[in-house]
Formats: sequence, C-alpha cells, structure tokens
Amino acid sequence: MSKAKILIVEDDIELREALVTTIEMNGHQCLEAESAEAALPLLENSLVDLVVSDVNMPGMDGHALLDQIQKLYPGLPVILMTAYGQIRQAVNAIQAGAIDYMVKPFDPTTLMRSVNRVVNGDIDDDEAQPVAEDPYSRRLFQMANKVATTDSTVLISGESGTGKEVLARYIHAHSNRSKAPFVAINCAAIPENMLEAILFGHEKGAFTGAYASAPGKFEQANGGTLLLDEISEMELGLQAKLLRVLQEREVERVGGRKTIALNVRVLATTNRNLHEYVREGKFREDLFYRLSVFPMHWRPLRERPLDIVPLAEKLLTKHTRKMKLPSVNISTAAKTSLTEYHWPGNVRELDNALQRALILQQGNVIQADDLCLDMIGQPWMAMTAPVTTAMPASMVSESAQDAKRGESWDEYAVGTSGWIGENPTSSLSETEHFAGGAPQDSYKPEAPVDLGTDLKMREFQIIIDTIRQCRKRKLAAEKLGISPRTLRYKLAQMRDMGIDLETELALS
Ligand SMILES: Nc1ncnc2c1ncn2[C@@H]1O[C@H](COP(=O)(O)OP(=O)(O)OP(=O)(O)O)[C@@H](O)[C@H]1O
Repeated sequence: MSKAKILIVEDDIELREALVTTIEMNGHQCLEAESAEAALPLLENSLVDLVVSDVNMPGMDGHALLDQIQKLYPGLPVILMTAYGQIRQAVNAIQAGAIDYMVKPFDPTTLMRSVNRVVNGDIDDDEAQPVAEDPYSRRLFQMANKVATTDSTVLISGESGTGKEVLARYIHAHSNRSKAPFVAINCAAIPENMLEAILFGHEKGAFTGAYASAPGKFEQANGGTLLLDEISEMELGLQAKLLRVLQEREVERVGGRKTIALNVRVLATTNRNLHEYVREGKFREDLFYRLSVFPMHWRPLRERPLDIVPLAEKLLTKHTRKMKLPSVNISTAAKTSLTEYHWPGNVRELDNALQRALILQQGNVIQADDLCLDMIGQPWMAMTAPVTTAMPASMVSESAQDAKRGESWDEYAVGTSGWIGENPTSSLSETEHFAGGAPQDSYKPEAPVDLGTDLKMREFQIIIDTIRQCRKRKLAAEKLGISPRTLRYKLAQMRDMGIDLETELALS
C-alpha cells in the first residue's frame, strides 16, 4: 500500500477531524482546509494525490473547487461528499468529473474504500465482478483471466465508455501483482508540458514551480500495474521516451541523473484506431508493437445486447446503495427500451441514463419514459442530456417547478417533509453525517435548474456550432481560442455526457 497525501476540505471542524484521523490511521498523510478558498493555496504549495471535499460549504462550494482543480491541476482526483437525500448533487458530482462521491452519513469503511480505490487502485466489489453476460464479453474475460497471470503488456481498444478501465483493473486484480498498487493516468487529461514529469517524476528545481522532488506514476506503480489511459493522445516526443523506459525498465526523473529500476506491468487503452494513427504518423510504430503484445478489444455496447439489462441492474444497485435510496426496479418496457437503444456513449451513457432515471422515477420503478432515450436526439435534450435540466414541463414535478420559479428547493424540501439534508434544521449534525445517523426514507425529486450545467451546455452548443461552421476541428479550435487538445478533451466530455456528437455534427 502506498502512502498518499490527501487534502480534506470540510467546514465542519469535528467532521474534518474525524476524516483526518481515519485517513491517517490508515497510513496516509493529510492536509486540512476549512474552505475551498483555503484549499487552493495548499494545493499550490504541496503535491497532493487526492482531494476529498464537501460540496456544501460557505463561499466557494465543492463543485466550484472541483472546477478550479480541473483547470489548474488536471488529472488530480477529487472525491465529493454530498448531502444525504440530494440525489442530483451526487449525480452532478460524477458528471462534473469527480472520481467518486460519498453520501453523508458514511462510515469510516466507506471512506477508506473510496480513498484506497483512488490511491492504491484497490478494486471495489462492483469492479471485482464486472458484468459479462453476452457471449462476446464472456470470451473477453476468459482471455483476461489467462493474460492476467502473465506479465504481458496489454493494449485494450474500444469506443469511449465501453469498459476499458474496468477490464484493466480486472486484469490487475487477477494478476500476482494484485496486492501492489494499480496506478492509472489519463494521457488525454494532462497538458502535454506536464505529462512527462507526471509520468517519470521530477527533481526539485527541474522546472519553474518544481519546489520539491516527486516520484512519477511509474515509480508509484513499482511492483504493480500502470494503466496508460488514452495512450493515442501522447505526443510523439514523449512516445519515444516512454518506449525507452519500457525497453530499459528504468526511469530517470525529469532534471535527475539517477536511474531508478522498474518492475511495472504496463496496460494501455485507446479509443482510437492506433493502426490508423501509426499509418498517419501520429503514433510510433515501434511503441505500438511494444504495447500491443496482447491486444484486446471491447465491442460497443449495442453489439453485445445481452450485457445491457444486467449492466443496468448492476449500475442501478450501485447508485441506490451509494445514495442510500430504497431499491429501485426496472419495468419490462424500460428494459426493452434499454435493449433497443444504440448507446453511442456505451456503458457510461447507460450509467448516465440510469442516474437521470433515478431522479425522475416514482414508486421505486423506472419506467421507459424515465430513461428519456427517445429525447436524446432532440436539441434541448442533447444539450442538457446528463442531469435534469430542460425537462419538458410535463416531466417536472410541481414542487420542482416551484423551485424553478425561484424558491430554494433545499429549504422547500426540508420545510415540507423534514427530511435530512444539509439544512440547519436537519436533525443530524455534520459529524453525525460521517459517524452514521439513521437516514430517513422519504425522497423528493430535486429542482431541475442548475446554472453550472446550463453554462456547460451553452459552451457545448458553441463548440458544436463552431465545428459545424469550420468543418475542420483544427480550425474550430483556433476560432474558439483553445488548443486542439482542449477541444478533444471537451468533445470527450460531451460524449461522456451522452451527447451523440456524430449525429449532432452530421446535422450540418
Ligand atoms: N462490464 C462492466 N461491468 C460493470 N460496470 C462496467 C462495465 N463496463 C463498464 N462499466 C462502468 O461503465 C463506466 C465506464 O467504464 P470505463 O471507465 O471502464 O470505460 P472506458 O472504456 O475506459 O472509457 P473511456 O474510453 O472514456 O476512458 C464505469 O462507470 C464503469 O464502472
């Protein structure tokens, strides 16, 4: 188990202390901040591996902090602590890019499971048994079991959201390295100029801002497995350096002279056709062959239909458990809709649809309409796909429409039903939220208005319009004043949110 530096951002001092104590007792180091504003300078001055932040804080809230972290420290994982009963808050946390969420009250085991999943790559119960009901998926996992026991490099390809990381974690968990760290790095999410230092580490003074030396992902994964996610997005110069590290099995930190011996198994994923990238000169052929010793391919979800309903049931159970909701079933008609839909965003889109349905469902049964699948092609839905914004008025509950008219939903909900939220009238203190007060069972759908989501959707609309106008993505990036890499990242975010870009762009 590797020791990590974790920043806890929580305004309730007792809860903060409880979190710090638990995490430190489990062998990690903690930094503490009482607000998001206080967290930012701490992040500037020390290298943090993970941020665990409350959502509801006076001043800047957890979502705004997450947004800042994504801009200033791309790739730094954030776990958000959301309020009990606030389903939309939990859904928003993941869709805004948090690596995980924990709904208050949670116990120390839940906290450490979530922390260790991020810092040590520990696998949780859901990931230990991925869904593989379709004959194609069964065969893939049979192969995974075989290759897991070797030290072979594996290149996993497949459309975005098919489950490549799930497969990578499965291979690690079934290898003889399973007790050692599993470290994942998304090559597309890290700016080019930072990727080398993050991968290989750096010495103090190696570049402006390198106040202290730090190990890279290769060193952190020593003895275990390193997943290079979206490897196609690595620029050619760095590909050459990566190839050298893989061949020589040693790494030199940026600005360092010492070589560090490595015993790391490398897995890589790509949602591009790497053969084509090699042909077009965007990916080194030698690195391609070095990585694809054992190639594995995930079919799109629509081509393994027998996985769809079992996956939906599993994802639903995961979310209802995490959100502390009573169990929710899927109606027969909804199952048919799920199976017939084409899932351009694959399992991640399925996950999004279910989270949306969880907000809309009534009586603990998801009906076909709750999935909103027939609305995804609609302009208003495509731009507001993931959460609850811009639902037709008929789908918005009366109370939610009240909230839309300007009433605070939190106050309204607490005022009318007395349920437990983060409202001061709540019957649980923040500390009890951690220690485990008994949750109540009454739920109300939440208000479908969210300025952050709305702004994001407007940004996405501008991007789509600009690409339609310019026809070439490179030109569109120039016109938008962003790098082609940032544009790719934003397009990936849009796909992840269930926006069918192919259809959107074909409309031009
Ligand atoms: N077979 C599976 N069983 C259970 N959950 C799955 C399975 N496949 C995917 N998921 C879930 O779907 C989501 C997307 O999976 P994952 O991140 O592995 O996809 P990916 O192909 O790596 O995506 P990307 O290309 O965008 O990085 C995750 O929440 C994951 O837990």
